[in-house]
Amino acid sequence: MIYTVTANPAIDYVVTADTIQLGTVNRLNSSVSLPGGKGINVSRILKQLTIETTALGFIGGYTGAFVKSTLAAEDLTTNFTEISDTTRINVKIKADQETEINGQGPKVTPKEISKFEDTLGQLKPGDVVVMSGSLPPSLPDTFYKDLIPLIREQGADFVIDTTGQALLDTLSYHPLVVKPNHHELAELFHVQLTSLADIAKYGRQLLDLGAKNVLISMAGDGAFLITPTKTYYSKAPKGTVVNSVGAGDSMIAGFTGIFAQNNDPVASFKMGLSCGSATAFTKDLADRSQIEALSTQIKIEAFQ
Ligand SMILES: Nc1ncnc2c1ncn2[C@@H]1O[C@H](COP(=O)(O)OP(=O)(O)O)[C@@H](O)[C@H]1O
Ligand SMILES: O=P(O)(O)OC[C@H]1O[C@](O)(COP(=O)(O)O)[C@@H](O)[C@@H]1O
Repeated sequence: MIYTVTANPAIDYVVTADTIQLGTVNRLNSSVSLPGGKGINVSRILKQLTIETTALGFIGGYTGAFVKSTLAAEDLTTNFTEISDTTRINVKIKADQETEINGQGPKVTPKEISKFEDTLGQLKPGDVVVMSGSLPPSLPDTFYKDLIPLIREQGADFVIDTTGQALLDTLSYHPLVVKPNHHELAELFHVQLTSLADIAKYGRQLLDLGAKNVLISMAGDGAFLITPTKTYYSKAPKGTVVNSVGAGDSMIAGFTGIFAQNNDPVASFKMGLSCGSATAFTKDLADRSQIEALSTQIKIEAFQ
């Protein structure tokens, strides 16, 4: 079973407009509300791949009720911890440029945190816990890191998708995979990355610091997979980008889902790329047929 932890779920309110001008009234061409938050996105893609998953996290209020009922309609298994405050709304504007306005998130009380920790008591050896996305302001910065001993005690593995020091702090616990994009990688090491060779070199440092596998995504410019024995590169499939929200989460879902089944990092990378790009080329997250249609385009090469 792959459990996802979304500490800060959201409604993703995706709107399109020809142009957006600050300081004036803007009229939209379209709008849609989607269940959002990084772990939830991972679970939704796993469901498309018919890989068993349960979404965990904190949920509350009328927005939380929307997220829960939308996921239930997709037949997605959830075991959220109910909170008394209200789940956030994130606004994703698709105009001449893509702009995101993400809420801070609700207050989570110590009692709600301990109820959530109880939901992790059901883990079994071989399970994987994917922890991703921002933390609501009332949770400590170490929230994800503090869950790792609990996960490990039960023989389960973990994947973490976060950035900066919070990511570095978890590497010595050996996450199954980490996936910074190339901008996040540059920020982690306070460097400018100007060539593919540089990106691969700094990506490998995450492996040296403890990650079992490293993905470095570069949106339309392809991605790296770095394993203990080899570095691989693939171009991104070609297509028209419609809404790239959730592309990174889709990549993590594809990689983790296949890796949990067969431990094959290259097959997992291929699925990760197919899921990421299929999501970038569609309004919501991709469905299974869109993912399968892209997989024939992907050519993975050994890098140097
Ligand atoms: N413009 C794009 N064209 C093709 N694939 C894309 C595009 N943007 C994202 N993807 C796919 O989604 C994956 C993750 O996207 P990326 O933007 O790098 O992640 P994040 O959202 O975490 O920053 C990429 O490796 C790629 O497979
Ligand atoms: O595009 P990505 O990185 O895969 O993540 C998209 C998801 O992350 C969010 O932008 C939330 O991100 P944060 O938790 O970091 O605020 C959601 O609104 C969205 O569903």
